Amino acid sequence: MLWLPFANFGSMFETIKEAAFKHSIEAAKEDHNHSPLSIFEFGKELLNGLGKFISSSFEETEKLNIANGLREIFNVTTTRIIRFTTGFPHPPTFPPYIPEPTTPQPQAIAHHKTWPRITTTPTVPPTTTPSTTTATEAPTTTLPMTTPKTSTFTLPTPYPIWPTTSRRPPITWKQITSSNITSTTSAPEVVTARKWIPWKVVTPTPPLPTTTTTTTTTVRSSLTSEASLPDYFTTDDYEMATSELITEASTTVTAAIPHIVKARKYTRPPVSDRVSITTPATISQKCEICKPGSRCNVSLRSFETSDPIFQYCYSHSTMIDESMQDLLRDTQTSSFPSHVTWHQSVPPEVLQLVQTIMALYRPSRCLVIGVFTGLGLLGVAEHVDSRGIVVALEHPGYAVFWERVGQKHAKKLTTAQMSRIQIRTSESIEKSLPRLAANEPNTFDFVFLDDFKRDNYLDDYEHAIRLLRNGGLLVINQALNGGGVLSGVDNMTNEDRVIRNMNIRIKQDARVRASLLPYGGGTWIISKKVKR
Ligand SMILES: C[S@@+](CC[C@H](N)C(=O)[O-])C[C@H]1O[C@@H](n2cnc3c(N)ncnc32)[C@H](O)[C@@H]1O
Repeated sequence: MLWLPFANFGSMFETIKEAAFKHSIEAAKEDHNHSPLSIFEFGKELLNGLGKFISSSFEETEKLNIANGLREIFNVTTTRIIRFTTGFPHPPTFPPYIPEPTTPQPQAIAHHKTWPRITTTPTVPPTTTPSTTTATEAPTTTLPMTTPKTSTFTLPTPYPIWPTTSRRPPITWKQITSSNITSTTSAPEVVTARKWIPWKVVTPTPPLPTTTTTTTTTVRSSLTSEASLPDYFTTDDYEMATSELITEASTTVTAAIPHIVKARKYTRPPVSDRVSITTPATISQKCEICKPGSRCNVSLRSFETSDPIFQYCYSHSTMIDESMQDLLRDTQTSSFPSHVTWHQSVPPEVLQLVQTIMALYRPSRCLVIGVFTGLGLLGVAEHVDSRGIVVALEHPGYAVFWERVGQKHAKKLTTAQMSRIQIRTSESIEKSLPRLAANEPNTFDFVFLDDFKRDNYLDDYEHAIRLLRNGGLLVINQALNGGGVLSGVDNMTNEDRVIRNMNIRIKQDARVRASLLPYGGGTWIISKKVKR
């Protein structure tokens, strides 16, 4: 028997060889008259020769390239290590999010009046035994990130994801920004840099007189000019139109109807009133949560709200499944560079909403814009149709969070689910998104827009709409930007401004039906109209 050096091509060759020659060897043993140059011998020589040739003709690097090529063909998920040229200047000091011990789960209450025979025993709340977890630094051989050596902290079991506290969880703002914080070896002390403003009950004020002024007419005419802009226009065009609209509308404060006090027959308010209500100038005077002259700042997401209505709604919604909870926990307890926080992750209630919607119509072709540690991506991949795909776009410099945190959770998906994911991280979203929109318009059933809110976020919206097929669905996360979009123009951050402009654009966009839900950080549910 002739064994030539196939070993460097792994057990695959061995298996093929064995399968191919077993029969011939057995046959040759039995038949002594069998010619040594039988068809089996010939095949054996041929394959051995081929193996020898491959072994000797390729350099190690070429073999690696072939292996990489094969991996690309069979599994497009990138495993490329991103090397930072500058590195992150500060050691990540962000401590893990440690929610307070869980409050009892909602309990069913017996309905004695209507059904006297049914008695329900209240559910015993699960006991929470604190367990100690040790988070050790992830391997950082290829990254110049410095991470805390080892931090030990206590996680309640089960670890609560939904809000279970009556006050805001410890968000240690000072620790994020301060450069002299060193890593902790015990449960981090809560440093409250900002005074927590409790949620205020907004008492509706009586409606202001609805006088139609000359200025109102001006607003309407500026709106008409905005609406007559071409179907797709640049951010600059839109910003110009919007700023014109704001300047003019801000003078119509007295013409607004700020609140509807009593329920009455719904009639759509005239355009001028609707514009007045949404202008920052009006809202900054009416907002009762924010201090005049400062940026509006409200926290609605499950892990930060103290509002009982929001807590009630979130805690009565279906929880994301165990594997998604694991990934969220991992994200919360991972070390990030100082300019990144786990709060960038999609909140669980929004992911849960996305999954509920996806379960209704099983989209086939999905697009996730902005990956971070991959919570949204893997949540979508779990619910995409069995014949579908999920394309995900991420900036190359930020792919590291997926590689370090998300990728190991992706292994919990089935092979079929994994094979549906295509992550594109070779270029920035500013480049990859327009390219995709130009190449594959009207082809996606579902788009989840959740990337960094840059100056050109309005463009991202336009590209997302272009990519959607008629009747497709777009979900946009964090559309209130922590309440910033309600601030007066002077107190807005750049991010507030771009998101507010996008919100106005969506409201005016005749191609879509859209609902902005005060859920999570503000969630747009947008359906692209079917052309008739
Ligand atoms: C809100 S996070 C995305 C969260 C993600 N969808 C999830 O499911 O957890 C925003 C994303 O925008 C990405 N991003 C893209 N371009 C960026 C840029 N120029 N600066 C910062 N972040 C950027 C970040 O990497 C981050 O993943």
